[in-house]
Amino acid sequence: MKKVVLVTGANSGIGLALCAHLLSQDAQLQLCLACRNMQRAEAVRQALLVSRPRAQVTLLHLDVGNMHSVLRAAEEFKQKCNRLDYLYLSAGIMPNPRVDHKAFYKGLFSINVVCMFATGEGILTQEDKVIPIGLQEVFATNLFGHFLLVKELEHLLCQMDHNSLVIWTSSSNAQRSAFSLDDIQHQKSHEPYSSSKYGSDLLSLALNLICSQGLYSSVICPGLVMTNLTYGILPSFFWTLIMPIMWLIRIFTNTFTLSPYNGAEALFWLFMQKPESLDPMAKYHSLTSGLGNNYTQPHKMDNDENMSEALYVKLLELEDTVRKKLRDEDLYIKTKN
Ligand SMILES: NC(=O)C1=CN([C@@H]2O[C@H](COP(=O)(O)OP(=O)(O)OC[C@H]3O[C@@H](n4cnc5c(N)ncnc54)[C@H](OP(=O)(O)O)[C@@H]3O)[C@@H](O)[C@H]2O)C=CC1
Ligand SMILES: CC(C)CCC[C@@H](C)[C@H]1CC[C@H]2C3=C(CC[C@]12C)[C@@]1(C)CCC(=O)[C@@H](C)[C@@H]1CC3
Repeated sequence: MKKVVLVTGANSGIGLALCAHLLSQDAQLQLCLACRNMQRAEAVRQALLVSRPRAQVTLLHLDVGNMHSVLRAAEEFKQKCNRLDYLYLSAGIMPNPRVDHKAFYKGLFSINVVCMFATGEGILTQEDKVIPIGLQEVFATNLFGHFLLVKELEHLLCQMDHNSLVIWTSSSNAQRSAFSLDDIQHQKSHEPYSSSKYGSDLLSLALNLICSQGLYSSVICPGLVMTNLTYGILPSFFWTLIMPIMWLIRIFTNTFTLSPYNGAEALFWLFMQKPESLDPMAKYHSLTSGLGNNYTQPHKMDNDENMSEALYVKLLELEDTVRKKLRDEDLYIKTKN
């Protein structure tokens, strides 16, 4: 049976590297690239087909930060495919990132220096905004849109005859201290990225606990990778300039995977595993040794079942509110026409 794989954020960075890797491994694969920019998506599809001309690569228009688009994309996917084996949730944003230079230099001379380079903890903040539906943009894109997509595709994911796996691209920047159940959208502070990624860790655990038979969920961390996301933190020429320093740092922290191919290691590793053999409490890290060898290692996540179930309940409540808003908007448009 051909495996069906859906990848969000497939047109660049880690998502794209994963797609290329998957196709090189399994030519029989049915791969669906879910992207918000169809021109970029088509260019990527053509590029992937150059090395695998007979591969089955389709496109799906999905803006994961727009809930109308999520519902439409899920509907379109269900019409096209009657099976889904792997759902890779790789789309993500970190808008207006700011490096706290004072904290960075302080961290350089502290005993936590390796941890600082591995997680970026305490030195990175972002400026978030509210999108038209009334949600915080980072929360909507990195967490809620994906949650809604999983809910919409639940019937395809929960099948009796085979297991399927949802894979969240989280981060080692996901900190419990940045997340609050009373402020799941992170309206009140300046680490929405960390909060949304911690939320995805919790949600993955909740899916394993709550969802029906056949559906499994896992979380990965790609390490620090040079992509459009990191070029938003510091310009690409600066990263290129300090590349030798980063290769040096890699000797002390194997989390500097640096290339999208290396960063996608854990995503690809999960594709090779049986979903039922995975640990729901583990985050699977892509790691690269000082000599440049890639491997995947599980690390216990800093979360608990009660908190993850509480987040799941809050997300279900928010889902109701959002669906009602979407229906009202549809009704308004219909009556206006
Ligand atoms: N780079 C790193 O060091 C790390 C990255 N990550 C995570 O890895 C994932 C991939 O990021 P990375 O490859 O680094 O960065 P990129 O910016 O290269 O990739 C992000 C992808 O997400 C897509 N995307 C963003 N917003 C939306 C949206 N609203 N709807 C649909 N697609 C969207 C982008 O599409 P478009 O091209 O249209 O913008 C792009 O394809 C993210 O979740 C990120 O948080 C985690 C840890 C470290
Ligand atoms: C000489 C140095 C390499 C200068 C760079 C300092 C910082 C800008 C980086 C040090 C650790 C980095 C890091 C991230 C961003 C850039 C740094 C803070 C992330 C937070 C990027 C996104 C993620 O999801 C994390 C896994 C990264 C962790 C490390």
